[in-house]
Amino acid sequence: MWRRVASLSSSISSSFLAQTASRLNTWESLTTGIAQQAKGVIAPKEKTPFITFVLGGPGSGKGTQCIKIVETFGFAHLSAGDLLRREIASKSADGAMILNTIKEGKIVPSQVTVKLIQKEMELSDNHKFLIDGFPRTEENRVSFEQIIGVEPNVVLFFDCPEEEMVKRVLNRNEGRVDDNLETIKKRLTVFQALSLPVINYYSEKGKLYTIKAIGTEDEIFEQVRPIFAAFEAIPLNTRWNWNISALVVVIDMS
Ligand SMILES: Nc1ncnc2c1ncn2[C@@H]1O[C@H](COP(=O)(O)OP(=O)(O)O)[C@@H](O)[C@H]1O
Ligand SMILES: O=c1ccn([C@@H]2O[C@H](COP(=O)(O)OP(=O)(O)O)[C@@H](O)[C@H]2O)c(=O)[nH]1
Ligand SMILES: [Mg+2]
Repeated sequence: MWRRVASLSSSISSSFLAQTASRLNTWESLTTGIAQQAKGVIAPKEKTPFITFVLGGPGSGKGTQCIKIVETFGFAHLSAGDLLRREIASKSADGAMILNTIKEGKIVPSQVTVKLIQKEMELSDNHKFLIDGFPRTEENRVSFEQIIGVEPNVVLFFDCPEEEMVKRVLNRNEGRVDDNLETIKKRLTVFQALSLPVINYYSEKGKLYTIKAIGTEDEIFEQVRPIFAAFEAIPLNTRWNWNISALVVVIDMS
């Protein structure tokens, strides 16, 4: 039997764009990443993950804008709704429960959604993730932080009037079980009650970027583009400058 204990203390110094640096939240995810790798929880990845949560009401244009962000900035797109619909289609053990929850416009238990997101993140070669339509509740948010062990670097909020969201959802034409007036009304109530607190939380943390989600798709993307362009503009080798001042690894073979 063997046991491995790792402890480290590190110092970090950032000399670049102070405001952007604070949003990067690199140290938090870096230290958590190292701790998790030491525990053997996740396979070592070469780069620190860069996580963007994409939030907004149903029909606010999250998925549409994610496609453009992927094309322009090379993120991996993880739509929580698509992952859940994939579970339904695969007739997995949770499929029936997920289908009922979606029909009712309610929120699937956090554990289920976070596990699906985690699996996709681990399978991906990318380190830049767009997590679309999640977290939808404070419980979702806390569960992600606990299970994945990182916080988002950026949170986008597509702010759209309800009338416009209803119009878009009813015209979406993707054969979704929740694209009907009855479910959309429930979804809007859930959004107000459970999702807005998450948006407010990230606003208070200074991580929220609010996009006015009215106009053409291209006009809206012109509000999104500068947010990511600012991060891309920071050369990789000056994004952070850290050194490990102490690293102790004890291997006990007893
Ligand atoms: N700026 C826009 N103006 C009009 N319709 C839009 C716009 N952006 C997206 N749509 C349409 O609205 C519907 C909902 O968009 P979607 O990206 O699926 O939103 P969400 O993922 O937030 O529910 C889709 O049919 C999409 O084509
Ligand atoms: O983290 C999530 C994401 C989605 N959903 C469920 O899946 C539905 C559809 O989500 P999606 O993001 O696909 O909808 P959109 O906002 O894009 O219309 C939601 O109403 C919820 O019932 C959920 O429970 N948890
Ligand atoms: Mg969507």
